[in-house]
Amino acid sequence: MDWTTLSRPAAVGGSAALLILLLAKVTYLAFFHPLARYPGPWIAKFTNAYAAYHAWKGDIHLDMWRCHERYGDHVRYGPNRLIFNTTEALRDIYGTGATSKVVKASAYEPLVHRAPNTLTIRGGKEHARRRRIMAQGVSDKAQRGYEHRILAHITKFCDVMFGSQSKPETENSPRTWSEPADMSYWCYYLSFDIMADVVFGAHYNLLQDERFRYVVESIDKSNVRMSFLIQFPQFAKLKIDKYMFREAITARNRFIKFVTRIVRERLGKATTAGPDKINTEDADVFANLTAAKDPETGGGFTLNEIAAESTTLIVAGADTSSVAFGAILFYLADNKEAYDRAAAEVRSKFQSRDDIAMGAALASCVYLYACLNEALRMSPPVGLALWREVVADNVVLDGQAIVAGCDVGVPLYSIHHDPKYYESPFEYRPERWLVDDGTGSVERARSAFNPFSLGMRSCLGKSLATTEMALTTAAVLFTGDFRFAEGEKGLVGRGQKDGPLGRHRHNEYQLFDHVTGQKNGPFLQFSSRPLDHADC
Ligand code: HEM
Repeated sequence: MDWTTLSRPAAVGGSAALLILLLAKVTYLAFFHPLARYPGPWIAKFTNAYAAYHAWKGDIHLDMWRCHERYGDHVRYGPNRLIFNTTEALRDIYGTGATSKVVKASAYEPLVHRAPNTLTIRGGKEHARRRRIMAQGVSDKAQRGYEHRILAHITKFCDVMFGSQSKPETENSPRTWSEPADMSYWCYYLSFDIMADVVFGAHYNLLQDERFRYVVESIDKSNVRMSFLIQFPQFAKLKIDKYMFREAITARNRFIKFVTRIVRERLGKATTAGPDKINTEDADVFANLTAAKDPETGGGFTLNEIAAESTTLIVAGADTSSVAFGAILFYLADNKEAYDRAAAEVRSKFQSRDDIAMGAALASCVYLYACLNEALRMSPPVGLALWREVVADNVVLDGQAIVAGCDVGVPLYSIHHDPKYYESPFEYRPERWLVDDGTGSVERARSAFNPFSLGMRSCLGKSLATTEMALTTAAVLFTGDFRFAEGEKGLVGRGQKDGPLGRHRHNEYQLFDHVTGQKNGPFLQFSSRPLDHADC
């Protein structure tokens, strides 16, 4: 339409009509919308831009926590969105029984590349079919076949971290420490190397070779845009994000090119494992998935499905695990008592580093596992609300009747820091997982703990990730000691006393939530133990 040809009265009339429509919408959202009775940030009643802004800034997990602190357990966090902060809501939204009435929100669409996969598919039979097959690729049995791959990368990690500069004290010379290393990168290189090997049998060796290190930065950069679009799906439909997030789009394209290459290379090797090869030492996840059959229908994945699902595993598994490693090391370095106890436990259970493997000795390191849990509670790699859409009318969630079309979720970071479930929630206390205070505190803590989410859409890699974390932490503590770097570098990753609310805690490992958490530091130095103890 050529607006210049409009008469003045028509233009005024048109503008007035638009204004009235806008006012009507604003009035509806503020006073008559089914979520109007819930408190929350004023601007969030009218637009998802509020959430998108915090996603872009990387503090959406903190903002959701601040909102629960200020407004209570039920907070309106968007025109159609409600966040909850109770274990009842966790059960009702994510628990297995809820899945027919509450499915993954359409907000996940920006994550879809070509076709939905197990992570992004909304729900229903197709999701259940994929999950049944995928589960065989990451089962406990399959993991035993991957263990030697995982251990090889952990050994390399220890070799690089402890290096030649770090030496134990001798009669003639004092103990020496390695140069400060930024663990936000090194943990990422380790977790990526593990995932590429476990899933595709590929060796990119980020730990020792710089060539492919751009890949992990590409994932992080791309996630900034993704997190914005997940919070503001309407924006995605306008397709103007390409002007706002040029760098993120370039990063995503680079990553896609890289994984296309991995898949092509993997397809070039023997692709079908054959029933006799499933879960053997040679098998990677890719091979196991080619042989896996859905126990209900007898069908398997097509090659295209295997390629797409394997790629998802790398993305879902590498950055989350790297954040977890970073957090575990940060909190151990920051808490001497816990450090000493975890180190003593590991050093008493194994004779040499080569003995560290999955099995009874590792499982008996209960304090070590408590340290892992506590790090995941304090700084969960996924900290925001994982949106689920209500698809039937008046579904009751935590006592609230919610109409169809609303998105709901429980922010992980908020519930992990709620004093209803955790006494002194901002203190790192591994003991809270082991010693009951006489009021059921351990059970309460477990009931709200969900770093891997819950139910049918919970993390498929939970067991694999836990194994990786336990093996890595045990190997590092066995090999030697680590500490924060001295000076300014030693402060990287911490909150700052004069920072905004939520960023002000000196003893908290700060994450920047963009789909998954991103991190800086900690900068650590490593020093080996005497050779007769550490088999390094
Ligand atoms: C510490 C490490 C990890 C954490 C904290 C973590 C956390 C999560 C969370 C919170 C979800 C739910 C996401 C949502 O609802 O949108 C999830 C899903 C998923 N994760 Fe993980 N994850 C980790 C490691 C891994 C690893 C190593 C793998 C692969 C081997 C993996 C594969 C998946 C898959 C496939 C899903 C989708 C499951 C479904 O929708 O049915 N994750 N993860």
